[in-house]
Amino acid sequence: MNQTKEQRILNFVLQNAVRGDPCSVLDTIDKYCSQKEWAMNVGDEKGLILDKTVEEVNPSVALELGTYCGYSAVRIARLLKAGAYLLTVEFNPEFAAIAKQMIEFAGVQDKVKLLEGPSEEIIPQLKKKYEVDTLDFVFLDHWKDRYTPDTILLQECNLLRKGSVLLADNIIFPGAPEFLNYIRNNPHFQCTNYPSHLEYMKVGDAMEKAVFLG
Ligand SMILES: O=C(NCCO)c1cc(-c2ccc(F)cc2)cc(O)c1O
Ligand SMILES: [Mg+2]
Repeated sequence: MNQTKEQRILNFVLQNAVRGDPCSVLDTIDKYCSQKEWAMNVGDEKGLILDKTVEEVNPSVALELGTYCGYSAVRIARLLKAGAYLLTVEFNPEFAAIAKQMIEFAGVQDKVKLLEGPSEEIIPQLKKKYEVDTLDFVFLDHWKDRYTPDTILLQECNLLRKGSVLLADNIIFPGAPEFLNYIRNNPHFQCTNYPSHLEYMKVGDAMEKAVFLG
């Protein structure tokens, strides 16, 4: 049976990265996806913006929407303090299966809970089923037309508190114009734009940070 691109990425990591070393996993994915097959990981350039934001927020509870192969889950989890954890949501079961193995190989499995299913179903379960009070940090990197409805849902479910930080990928490419309009015109959010490039390409992209003001 032919392998998928995501299986090829995982195999390259299993054969070339250092087990238990998150940085080596990230570097190995970036090497494969820049030299062999492009893939929609946040990547090394936008990854630095993600790193700086996570370090600034230093979240106890973080949520990621859109796990894909687990690159940004590993990227975020490696920076979390003792006792802090990341919940990451993936709709596609094949991607979730790859990400689970990637997260375990990187050795961050104790800090990451991978939730498989649609974000609109999982978000309303976070408080009761997953014992979340509020979220300190949310990374939006899933279907771009879900950024706005899921941001509204997070507010409706009282999952944001004064100072909660959202960081959204792909503001320019593929783009999330409706989200940008929603969040920048919403008085409950303070927004900052971070120009960058699409992962592994010279194409322009950007990330948008939005701090919830309560
Ligand atoms: O759809 C995306 N993510 C959700 C997946 O469940 C996504 C897509 C792209 C991309 C695709 C096709 C292209 F030509 C250029 C970019 C990039 C990204 O960073 C992304 O996060
Ligand atoms: Mg993305």
